[in-house]
Amino acid sequence: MIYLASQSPRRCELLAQIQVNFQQLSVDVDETPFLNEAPVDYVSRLALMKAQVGFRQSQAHYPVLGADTSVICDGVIFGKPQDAEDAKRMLSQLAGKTHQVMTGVALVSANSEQVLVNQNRVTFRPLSVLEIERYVATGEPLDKAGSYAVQGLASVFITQIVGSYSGIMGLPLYETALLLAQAQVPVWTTSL
Ligand SMILES: Cc1cn([C@H]2C[C@H](O)[C@@H](COP(=O)(O)OP(=O)(O)OP(=O)(O)O)O2)c(=O)[nH]c1=O
Repeated sequence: MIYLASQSPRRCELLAQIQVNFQQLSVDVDETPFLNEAPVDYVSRLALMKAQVGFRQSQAHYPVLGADTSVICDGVIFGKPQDAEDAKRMLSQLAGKTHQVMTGVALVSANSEQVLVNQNRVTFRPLSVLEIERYVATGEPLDKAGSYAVQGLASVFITQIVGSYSGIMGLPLYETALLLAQAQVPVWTTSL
């Protein structure tokens, strides 16, 4: 059994997909990037912080998993949009270009703290102003890093992915399984 320090329904769905026995834990951390913080450092710091705060909160009974996803476009970190206007601005930046998606995943237990970063490249076809407006009006972008969901309506905008679908969606399952194996937490492959 582990705790997942996350409010994200996508992370729950992905962790359940590999048959991990877990309970959700609610943690609150300041997600403001440091000045000039490199994206890889930012997502690993946030993932670790979520897991550490969760571990303290849970009174150290079980290992705690935390994750953080950011979209990086032209060197700028895009988190979740502030509002619909912010989502439109991000989507018009992503249109017709390739950007990066990074997810940090961390596991904290009594005797160890491990973090891995999963990195991907995603290419969007060009988008019209109307498409961006219609997409934002669906509400899908509002709680997603970079203002889109690979697993949702935005799938029709994506021409190419280089990397891991689960990592883009918010929890890279290859890296997660590695961390869980190190901590002797069972996933579906453990009994093979
Ligand atoms: C790029 C992308 C992100 N996302 C989501 C995953 C995350 O929920 C969210 C990124 O924001 P995060 O700040 O990483 O996570 P969160 O605030 O939703 O959840 P928590 O901190 O409680 O774990 O964006 C998708 O669902 N699909 C995508 O294609």
